Amino acid sequence: MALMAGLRVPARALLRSGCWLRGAALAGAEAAAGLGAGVRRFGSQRVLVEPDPAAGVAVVKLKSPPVNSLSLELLTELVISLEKLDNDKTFRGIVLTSDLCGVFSAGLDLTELCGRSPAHYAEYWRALQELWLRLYLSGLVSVAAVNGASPAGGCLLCLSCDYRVLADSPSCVIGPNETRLGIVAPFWFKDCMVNTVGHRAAEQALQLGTLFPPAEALRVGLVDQVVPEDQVQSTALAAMARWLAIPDHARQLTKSMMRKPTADRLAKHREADVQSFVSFVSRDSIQKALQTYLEKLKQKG
Ligand SMILES: CCCCC/C=C/CCC/C=C/CC(=O)SCCNC(=O)CCNC(=O)[C@H](O)C(C)(C)COP(=O)(O)OP(=O)(O)OC[C@H]1O[C@@H](n2cnc3c(N)ncnc32)[C@H](O)[C@@H]1OP(=O)(O)O
Repeated sequence: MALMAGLRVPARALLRSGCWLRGAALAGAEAAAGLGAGVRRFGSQRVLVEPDPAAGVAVVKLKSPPVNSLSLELLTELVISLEKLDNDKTFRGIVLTSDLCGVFSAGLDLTELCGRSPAHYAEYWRALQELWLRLYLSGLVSVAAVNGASPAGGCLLCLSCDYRVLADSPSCVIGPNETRLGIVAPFWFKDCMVNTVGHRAAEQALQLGTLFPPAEALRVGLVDQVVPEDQVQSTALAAMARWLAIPDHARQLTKSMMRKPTADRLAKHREADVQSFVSFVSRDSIQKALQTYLEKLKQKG
């Protein structure tokens, strides 16, 4: 750990901030990359939005160190950014990626699931449902540029997009590892897995809590392309161009036809799903399992 201005800052987070410095250096090259003069980045503390109005595309970057775990704040900020982009006719597509080195998203923020009140668990779960429904059903083309590890809830974020490009690095594992923590993925995560990789592969991955390395993720169909780390974003943008070549109305109606039945299963039973989560996560055995897992993670660091 390093001490900075009285704050305990993990050394790994400082290392990762090297990415932000590189990002700042790259800012000067934004014009060359398509961000022309007068085009402003926007977003919030944890979600950076880099718009390219000429292309109709915005790159949405998660930047909640150390690991982009889905805290209530990050969920809320992401929903707000997506809502804004969905309602702005300038944009037809988003690329979802991470501003951190080596991690796309560590999934649900486990500190939100441990030692909190039932009211907090309920608020948290509603925010997660909201994000999933918004991203899964968005009229925008969504491409995930997965430039780091993406377990559990991180994998769910990727599966909610239309297309996934994964970095070819051993640390870039992706998959539903919930059972390894002693917890259970919600049915809508299961449905997303089934819709993407088929029933048999989803059943195995969900029961075994498999984290797939890139080549395996590609083989099973969890991601659509695996490319060298430094080509993830450019490949995502090239894929985006192919998707944007299709007229929006036809693509959107088709997307809705494919996805609405899955989304409706949750939309029609949201409150029951919240109560099911609250009672599950409040169990002593689940609290103990989550605490133990979190402690192991911290010791590893
Ligand atoms: C029957 C009814 C069912 C009803 C529904 C019930 C459902 C229950 C909920 C089910 C859904 C769960 C979905 C989830 O997403 S659970 C979360 C799963 N995530 C993980 O297992 C990832 C854990 N993290 C890692 O594997 C690694 O951190 C990493 C992402 C690969 C990055 O590795 P590295 O770069 O080496 O970083 P560190 O491991 O050293 O971590 C740095 C720092 O961050 C803390 N941390 C990591 N992950 C999380 C997290 N998910 N939440 C909170 N905090 C996290 C870690 O503890 C370190 O902290 P310190 O710096 O303080 O040591």
